[in-house]
Amino acid sequence: MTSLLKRVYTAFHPPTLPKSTAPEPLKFGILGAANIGPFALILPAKSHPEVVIYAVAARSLTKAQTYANKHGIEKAYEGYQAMLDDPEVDVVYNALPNALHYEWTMKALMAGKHVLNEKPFSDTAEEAREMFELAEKKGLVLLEAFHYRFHPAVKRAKEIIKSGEIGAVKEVSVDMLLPRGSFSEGDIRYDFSLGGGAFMDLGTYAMNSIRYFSSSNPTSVVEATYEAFEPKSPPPDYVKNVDRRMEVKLELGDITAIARCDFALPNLFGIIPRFPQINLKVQGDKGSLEMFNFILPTIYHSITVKTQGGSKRVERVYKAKEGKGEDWWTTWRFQLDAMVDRVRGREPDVWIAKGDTLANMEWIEKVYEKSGLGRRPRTDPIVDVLEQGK
Ligand SMILES: NC(=O)C1=CN([C@@H]2O[C@H](COP(=O)(O)OP(=O)(O)OC[C@H]3O[C@@H](n4cnc5c(N)ncnc54)[C@H](OP(=O)(O)O)[C@@H]3O)[C@@H](O)[C@H]2O)C=CC1
Ligand SMILES: O=C1OC[C@@H](O)[C@H](O)[C@H]1O
Repeated sequence: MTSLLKRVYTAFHPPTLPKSTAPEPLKFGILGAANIGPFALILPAKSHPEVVIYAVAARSLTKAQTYANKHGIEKAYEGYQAMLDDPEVDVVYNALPNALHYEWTMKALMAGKHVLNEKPFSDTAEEAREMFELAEKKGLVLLEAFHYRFHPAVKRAKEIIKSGEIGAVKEVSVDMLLPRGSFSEGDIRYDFSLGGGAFMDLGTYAMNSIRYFSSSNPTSVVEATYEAFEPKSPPPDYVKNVDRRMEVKLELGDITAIARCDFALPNLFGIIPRFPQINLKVQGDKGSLEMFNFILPTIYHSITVKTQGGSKRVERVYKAKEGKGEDWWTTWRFQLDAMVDRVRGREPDVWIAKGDTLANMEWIEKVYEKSGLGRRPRTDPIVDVLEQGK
């Protein structure tokens, strides 16, 4: 219990390490005074000697300035392009709503910045491909912020599966269920024009983890059923095109996968609030592996391995036996380490490759098609940007 408290406390109050002088730290700029910024980048940067959070841009200067003051950020910009025009910024963290990932990552790459781009990578697979094409042309690093993949516990779970201990993978199921009240009606996640939807937001993890732990890509979407989000007092012209809940059945060759995503689990018996349920189960022909809380394992997690013979063991991995990291490093801290290594030309231990991101977006699109909600609309190609990038 004491180690848990200490780990969680330090994760969210990390030590501030002195910054390196040679090489000079990389200067990061954040697009959007985003809620996720402190967790995904600002706190992790404190303990990274090679990172300074130098700038933030928001639609309003007051908002950018308030955020900058609160987090000790040197520069605050009004408008996103203004920050991209600052030659001091080396790396951009795109923490804008999903539908703005394409436009602003393209513009950041055009400005010569490396980009850490939030998940889901874009609204469509086509946009994702264009983003990587531009990054490659420009020789810049582009990473989808699938932070959970960088944690040693997730790596360990995959290692157990790959060792053959539970046999050949037959079934994978993922629950990404959040209690009612997790998000307000005005949240970006409920806004179609901003790329909202449970499968866009939570489903992106479900799709990624199913593909990762099964080491396979889907071959078909068998079922995709959803419940639409509806505001309490919808305007007369309200279109129900955002999924509040989505349940999906996939085939990955002879593997079956189920993904359940919900932004607002109803109270039990109408009165008892629910806990978040973030679980993964992999069933093999010789046993099973269950991972509780694979998304934020630093706080607490468990990997339960059961074999046909009746044996059962539980593993918890907060720190890798080899490699970098402390038990209090969050998934985002590990991710930041990999991003910096890549920008510096060092080979990170874990990386989310272009093909991984593209396959994820392709299958998210197919899920939406199957559900009847249809593919999410893409942003018009940024033709000027593409032409200049050639
Ligand atoms: N990796 C992770 O663990 C997590 C990732 N995410 C991802 O990060 C991204 C941001 O999520 P989150 O921080 O929760 O989002 P926020 O609700 O904080 O929104 C992010 C920013 O979007 C900007 N924005 C631009 N246009 C609009 C608009 N029309 N309406 C509303 N906001 C707008 C706002 O910028 P401005 O400051 O300019 O007003 C705001 O600061 C999403 O892609 C999400 O999926 C979210 C949570 C966890
Ligand atoms: O980690 C997360 O958990 C909650 C989600 O809504 C968020 O966008 C996601 O990244």
